[in-house]
Amino acid sequence: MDATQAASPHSWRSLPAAQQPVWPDERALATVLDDLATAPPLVFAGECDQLRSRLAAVARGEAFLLQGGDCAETFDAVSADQVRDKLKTLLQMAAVLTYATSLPVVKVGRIAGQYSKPRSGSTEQRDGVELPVYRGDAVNGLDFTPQSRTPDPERLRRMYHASAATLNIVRAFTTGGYADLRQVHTWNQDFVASSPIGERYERLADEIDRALAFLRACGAQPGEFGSTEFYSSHEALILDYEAALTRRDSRTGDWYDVSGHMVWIGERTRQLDGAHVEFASRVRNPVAVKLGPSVTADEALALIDRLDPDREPGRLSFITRMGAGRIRDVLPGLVEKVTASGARIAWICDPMHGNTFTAPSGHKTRRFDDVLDEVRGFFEVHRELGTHPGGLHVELTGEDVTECVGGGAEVRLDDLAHRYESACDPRLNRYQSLDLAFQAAELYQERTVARGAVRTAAGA
Ligand SMILES: O=C[C@H](O)[C@H](O)COP(=O)(O)O
Ligand SMILES: C=C(OP(=O)(O)O)C(=O)O
Repeated sequence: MDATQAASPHSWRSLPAAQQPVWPDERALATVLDDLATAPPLVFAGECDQLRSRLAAVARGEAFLLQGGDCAETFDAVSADQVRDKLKTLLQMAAVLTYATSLPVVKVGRIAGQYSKPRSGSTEQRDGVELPVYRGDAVNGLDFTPQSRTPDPERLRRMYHASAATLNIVRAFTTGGYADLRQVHTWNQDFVASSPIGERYERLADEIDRALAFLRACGAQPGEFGSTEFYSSHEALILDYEAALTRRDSRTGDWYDVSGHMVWIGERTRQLDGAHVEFASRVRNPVAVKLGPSVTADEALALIDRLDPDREPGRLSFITRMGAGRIRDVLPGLVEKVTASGARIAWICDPMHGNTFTAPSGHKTRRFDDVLDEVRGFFEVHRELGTHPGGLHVELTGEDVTECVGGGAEVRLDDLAHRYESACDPRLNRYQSLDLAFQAAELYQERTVARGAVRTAAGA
């Protein structure tokens, strides 16, 4: 590695990079990457800084993160309706969480870039035929044919354009009036409205309306509720793409990955001596690392040294995805040691990825009860340790899909085939997402009551 490369976002190139596609045509790849390297940024460095400061509030216990969206975005699904429905779900969940926690909720989508997937195996077999596994629309197609499954670098160009179009829609919705808190009822005007969870939401929206009327009567300006901050995030998996979209900030000379506001490193690519950690260490975006049940406290501390050497709150978040059965065993030691080290990390719970199983019908699914139990375990651990349960990271959609079982409007194992549309892992549907938000809000309130009780006892 020469000196220029070492100081640049290309230093990862000399290290082993897990989960990278095998592109059949290197020259075609180089042409696409050259084009992307001169393409306009999708997000701006200043926006990434703003998100870092919001996440610093999460790390300090002064805000809550809600991060959610598809497991795998697809090019065909880029439409205003589909983006609006996902946003609507996140806005409703955020309203529930804000009202219950009395904390600002930082809203981050798994959106506008979540087009690549790490996989357990590199091939898939069907009826004796073996083909490369689907790695997300950024790499190959879902159809089980040799042509579709062959990695095609032109897809990286499509990823960039699909991300740009999605961000454009997101920006229009979040600043153009749709995310105005006074629309809190409008977000509920569709299939969820008549469900028990929709009715529960409606009652909360009435309370929010009354609170807003009160604030207006006190002189608050309507404009203060008119738009919302919303940020994009995705797994920084395909490093050729991420590096091509990395730019030096003219203000500071620092490197930013301008493909999304926040990027994360997955459970399968977080090797300390690997390319993904090296890449993330070179960019100034807020970054996160997924931590599964096999992680050790020493690994977590080493990740902090690599990715947050200055111990800057908001720079690094840990997204734990332990599984409902493991979280109460694994998380306490991790949080204790990290806290004792003095690092201010935002702790986020991903209750999806540790709770996947295959249904008799062959569908990958998750039980809502397991998802909820992992969230409950997350809150319990943080309550016992006196640390802040910083937020939730959820795979969800605004559609009425049947991919996870249980929750809000009961989906049974037999129902999975009705509307199973995920290109990869199962997502919570709208009812299940809202149900989760209400239950997480209750868990947060229990924690606040418990802390209040401790304070009262101490003061007595
Ligand atoms: O979304 C996450 C991963 O890509 C996924 O869980 C891996 O799934 P696989 O085990 O089907 O490859
Ligand atoms: C693959 C993912 O998660 P993990 O790395 O935790 O398995 C994901 O969030 O899409």
